[in-house]
Amino acid sequence: MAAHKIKIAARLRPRLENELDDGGIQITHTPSGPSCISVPNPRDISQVFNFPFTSCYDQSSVQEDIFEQDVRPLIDVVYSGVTVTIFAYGVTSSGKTHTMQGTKAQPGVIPRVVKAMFLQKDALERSSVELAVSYMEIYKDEVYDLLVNRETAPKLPVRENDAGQVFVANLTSLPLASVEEFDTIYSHASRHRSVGATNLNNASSRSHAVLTIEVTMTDSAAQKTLTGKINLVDLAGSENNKLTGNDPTRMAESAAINKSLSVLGQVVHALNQGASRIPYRNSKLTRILQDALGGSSVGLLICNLAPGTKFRQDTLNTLNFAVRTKNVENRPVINERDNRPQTKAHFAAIQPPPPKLAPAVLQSIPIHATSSTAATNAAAGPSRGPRPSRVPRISGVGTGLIPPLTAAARTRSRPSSSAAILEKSETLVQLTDKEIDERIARAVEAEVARRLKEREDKEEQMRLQQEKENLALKEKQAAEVENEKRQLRAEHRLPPGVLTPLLTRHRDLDDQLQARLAELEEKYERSNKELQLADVLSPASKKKTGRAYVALARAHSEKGDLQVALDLYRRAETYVPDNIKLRERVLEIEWALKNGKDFVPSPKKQRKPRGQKRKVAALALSRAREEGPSMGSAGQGLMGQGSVDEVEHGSEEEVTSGSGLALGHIKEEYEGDAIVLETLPKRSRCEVKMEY
Ligand SMILES: Nc1ncnc2c1ncn2[C@@H]1O[C@H](COP(=O)(O)OP(=O)(O)OP(=O)(O)O)[C@@H](O)[C@H]1O
Repeated sequence: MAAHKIKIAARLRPRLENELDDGGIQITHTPSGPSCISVPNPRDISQVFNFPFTSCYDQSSVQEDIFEQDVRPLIDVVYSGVTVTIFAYGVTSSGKTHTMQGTKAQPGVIPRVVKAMFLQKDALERSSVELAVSYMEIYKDEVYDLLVNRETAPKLPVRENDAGQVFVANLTSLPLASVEEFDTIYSHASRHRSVGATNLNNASSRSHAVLTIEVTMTDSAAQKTLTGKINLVDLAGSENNKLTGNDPTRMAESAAINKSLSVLGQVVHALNQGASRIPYRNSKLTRILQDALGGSSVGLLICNLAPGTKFRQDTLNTLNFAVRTKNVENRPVINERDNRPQTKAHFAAIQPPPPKLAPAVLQSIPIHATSSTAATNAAAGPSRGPRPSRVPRISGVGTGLIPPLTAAARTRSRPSSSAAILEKSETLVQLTDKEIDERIARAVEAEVARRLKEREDKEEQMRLQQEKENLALKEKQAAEVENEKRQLRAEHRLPPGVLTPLLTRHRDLDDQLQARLAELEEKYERSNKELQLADVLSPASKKKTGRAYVALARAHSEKGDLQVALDLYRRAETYVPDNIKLRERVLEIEWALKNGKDFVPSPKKQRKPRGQKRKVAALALSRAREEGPSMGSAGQGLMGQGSVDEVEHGSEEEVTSGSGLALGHIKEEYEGDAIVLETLPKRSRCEVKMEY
């Protein structure tokens, strides 16, 4: 929230007649920087205190200077709906009243402000602009209305509304139609102000006077009302009773003045310290000026200085107060009121509009627009926070000596739209209670519906926004992942051509593997087939079958047909898998085939004489028969020994035991040749010694 420090302007009045001025107070101006007031220490004139301020007016300055430089810019602020407070501070007879009120020849801030306010009003094209004035004094810590008969004027209470705004109850507020009208009112009211003669000032103010010009701007189209105010405060001067020579009455006044000014100093000090409690309530003056000191108004403090040597210490006190005050920050707000039909308070959904910050016009006025810190603002306490836009209208109740403006005069001052508002209110008066209730209910319903719709729209917007953000996030993440992948690929990419030999080799290996696999499959199928066949044969038949294959294989190998021989040897292996010699033969032929070498089979062993063999076999067989079923394996072994002849390739012959018994037939065709082997009718062990 934008904060504005109170602006300080220091004005040194000219030397008065019979006044001793040593010329010790000096004001220097620098073109680019701030002006500076130099004041010698009354106790040690060799010591000089310097006070830099942005606005310093020396003895030659005139009323117009201070108005044009420091006050006129604030008129725009008032018309933007902000409260402005200008107060003149200084020791008695330092020129506060002269500065604020002035004379007919040299009008001060107050008449110039009123004139400027009317000029501004005429320049505006708003539907309704109304000016009003109120004027009060704080005399011995009591508030009196200066627009009513002073003799019978009651003490007015200072109150605070729910929004924390301090106001003087029952204070008269008179509408102003023209500058002339104001002059009349003001001159009458000023006569009522408590003024008394002291040794230092023939017309010394014995009270603090607060004149307020309020401007109310109603925009009938927008149904809004802006209220700007300017408080023009002429403080009573601090007094040194030794110098003022006050009588008991003046002493009492002086005590009250000094006390209230002391509280003012305490408030400023507390604000500077960031105290949790600001002693606004310790005097009526500070309560009424609460809004100007750390509140929501824009402030200008005019420090009036007297050049006389007898005021030197008071001058220093005034300047020290100014230094402390210039650090006080206010938070101006726009006092705006919504004139649309208001909803009932119990509708929780309906919130009062937040206070608006002062407009850009505040930025343009030459006040200390410093960058206030949140910490400072927080420390300032809740009572100095922004105020709601509702501004209580100070009550106009009171019987003023000044007669109120005539109805005709008021009508003249109001534009036609104002009349339209009146007509509207009159129309409402003619409605029955039921009709009014219905209208209010409809308005409330419409308002609630509108706000609900607003909320829904807002939620929908937020949802869409969220979705959009989520989508964007996902896309971003996906893009990042893709990017990472791309980078990884780029990092691991091989130069072109590196893989070609590997792939070629791989293809060759693949071909070899395929061929080997086909071979193995074929072998497996064949072996499987052979094994199935072998399973049904008796061991003796297996041996015989094996021998038959061996014989065929041998025949082929002798012919040089190694592949066929190898195939036949393998088949023979199926029937006699444990035969090592057969295994060796297979390996030898495989090696020969693979390496393109010739295979020279080992010479066939000479067979024993046939008769002897048969004789042995017949002997063994007869012995087995004699032993019958009790014959052991040895007998069975004898029975089959030497009983299987090598089968000639392409022949079909009956395989018999040594005793001439038929052993059964197995017939298999091989490349057009057929071998027939017969199974034994009875299972018996038969050992066959095979030669290859
Ligand atoms: N700038 C000025 N030029 C000429 N005369 C001035 C100026 N300022 C003040 N004076 C005169 O000085 C005298 C005291 O001024 P004024 O009454 O304004 O003082 P004050 O601060 O209001 O005093 P008090 O606090 O007692 O009311 C008056 O006679 C006034 O005309």
